[in-house]
Amino acid sequence: MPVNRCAAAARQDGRVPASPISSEPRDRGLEGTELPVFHARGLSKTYGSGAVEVRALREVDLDIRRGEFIVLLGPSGSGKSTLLNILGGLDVPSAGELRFGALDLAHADEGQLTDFRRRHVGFVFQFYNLIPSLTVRENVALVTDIATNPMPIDEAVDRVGLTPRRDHFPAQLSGGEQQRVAIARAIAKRPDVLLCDEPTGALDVHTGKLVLEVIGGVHRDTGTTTLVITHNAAIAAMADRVFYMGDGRLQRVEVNTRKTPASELVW
Ligand SMILES: Nc1ncnc2c1ncn2[C@@H]1O[C@H](COP(=O)(O)OP(=O)(O)OP(=O)(O)O)[C@@H](O)[C@H]1O
Repeated sequence: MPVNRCAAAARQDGRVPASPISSEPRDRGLEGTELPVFHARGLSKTYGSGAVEVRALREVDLDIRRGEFIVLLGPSGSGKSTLLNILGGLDVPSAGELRFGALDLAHADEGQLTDFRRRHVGFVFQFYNLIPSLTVRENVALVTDIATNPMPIDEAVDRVGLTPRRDHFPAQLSGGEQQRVAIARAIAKRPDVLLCDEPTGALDVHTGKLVLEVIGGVHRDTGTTTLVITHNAAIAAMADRVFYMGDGRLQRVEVNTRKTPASELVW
């Protein structure tokens, strides 16, 4: 279940205390580095305490390189959304190291996390979170208005194949089209990473495939580092690497020697 758990709420969960990093420049990120996009060691997240303690992530180690397409698979409750939310700066770990390029995300304060999300991360969730009273273009403009180096709105809308529908309202669009608007909105700020939490979860097979084709096409054309959570193991064939989560752990990583385009996936 994709849930936007905000950093403020996470503060109650015994997170790593603030460090001197907060006095460093606000955004060191990836610029001028060959560092992995994400580097995590011993990444752990515990919700609650005592009898209601839930260990959602247990000592996850990972490195994700620039331009990779990663699919995250695992049973319900295995920690996929928790991991994605922490990588995206929506939540903070309770323990362990996490860096985005040179930026220490495990010790970032709320201002740094907001800045990180705004500059570097595009999110796509199962439910599209569009503003019903705004058109397709206007929904995308919400992001481009505050981004530092956005794509032209019409380019973002075109990349998801919605140019003919750009002046329509969400209620005039199908679920798949609304998800494509959400993708346009996520990529319009030219994020370094695109994080997708069950982007096809609310869609039928045919529509879900079209949405995956859009995500795969954006990845191919822009090289944006992309992580996709799914319950559909068939989607794993699209990935460079597949992360298998279980019981809060990253249990297995598989490398695909040959990637299958979304249009050729067999569901
Ligand atoms: N805010 C929270 N407070 C307490 N427990 C939480 C919270 N968020 C997640 N959890 C718990 O952490 C564990 C991992 O949840 P998470 O949502 O990351 O799993 P998931 O693999 O994404 O599951 P799904 O596939 O069902 O979305 C679960 O046991 C869940 O109940």
